[in-house]
Amino acid sequence: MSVERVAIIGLGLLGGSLGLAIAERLPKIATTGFDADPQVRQRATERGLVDRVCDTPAEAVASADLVILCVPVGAMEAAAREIASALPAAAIVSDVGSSKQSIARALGAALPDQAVIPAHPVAGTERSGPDAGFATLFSHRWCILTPPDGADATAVATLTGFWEALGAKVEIMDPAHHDVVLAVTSHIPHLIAYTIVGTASDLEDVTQGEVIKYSAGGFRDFTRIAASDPVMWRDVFLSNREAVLEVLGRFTEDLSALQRAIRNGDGEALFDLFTRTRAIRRAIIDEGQDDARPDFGRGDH
Ligand SMILES: NC(=O)C1=CN([C@@H]2O[C@H](COP(=O)(O)OP(=O)(O)OC[C@H]3O[C@@H](n4cnc5c(N)ncnc54)[C@H](O)[C@@H]3O)[C@@H](O)[C@H]2O)C=CC1
Ligand SMILES: O=C(O)C(=O)Cc1ccc(O)cc1
Repeated sequence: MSVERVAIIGLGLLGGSLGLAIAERLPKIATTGFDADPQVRQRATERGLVDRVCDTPAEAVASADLVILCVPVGAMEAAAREIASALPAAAIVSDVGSSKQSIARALGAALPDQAVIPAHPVAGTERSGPDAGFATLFSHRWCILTPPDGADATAVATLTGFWEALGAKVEIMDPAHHDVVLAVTSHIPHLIAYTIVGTASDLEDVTQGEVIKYSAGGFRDFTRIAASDPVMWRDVFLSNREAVLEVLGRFTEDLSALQRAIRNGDGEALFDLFTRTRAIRRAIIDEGQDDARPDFGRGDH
């Protein structure tokens, strides 16, 4: 099945980037969009994030053959209910949410008769909103599809082809497995960044402003991640609670072991861990998964 009309619900970083990427790489596709925030609709119109910004969600999806929900995880179900009665029967509904099990449940309940194929492009930045989007966000990035059991194979193939045409690499994954993997690689790292930046800020009384003044590269990298959108990340942690708590338990144990090594002066344990983690970084770079953008990670884009 070929995609001719895509509707994007939510025109922030992900929705805006999707609209721009389609315009650049799949210019024959007509795009419509809706955002619940009128100011976002205004900016989306000014930036040309989609071909037509609509005043209602129903209008945006009325003739779409693919609808992609790009709203915070906690708003997915409401967004799905808002389009339910206007969706063409043959339209595929997908999303870009950062956790997958809770979204699968929510979309399945809101759209029981629709082909729903949840997805997660593992591509983003700490920025949000309609001014943050850019056309190359998904280039050479993974997009993980988590089709439910018995999902329509044609719909999965169509969505796979769509994301590949935008430059992404597609992987099919079980939703529960996705949530554990992303808890390890994305959700807990964000939690750690939020924690260390919060702790450093709480310690400002003791350090008298020196945290900010002397913030070196490592701390700056954490502040970039900790600047990520509060609504989005609140929803990620609430929706992926089980996997996050499971991985956090393991992380806390490993942190305690490090604490013990430092207290005991066990340099060998510290050296062994740091050697192992350095090799992991090298492996990621060799696989070409680090970001090629020169300013990435410096918090100034
Ligand atoms: N920010 C990132 O780096 C990444 C985010 N994601 C996921 O993408 C989704 C969107 O995130 P961002 O684009 O970063 O957020 P964003 O905050 O930039 O954009 C979300 C937009 O959704 C709109 N919205 C909220 N409820 C709505 C509703 N019921 N109907 C219509 N519009 C509604 C908001 O007004 C906002 O403009 C989230 O589910 C997030 O987990 C996935 C990969 C990366
Ligand atoms: O900016 C960063 O470092 C990110 O980690 C971006 C990101 C955030 C959330 C996702 O679900 C996927 C990617």
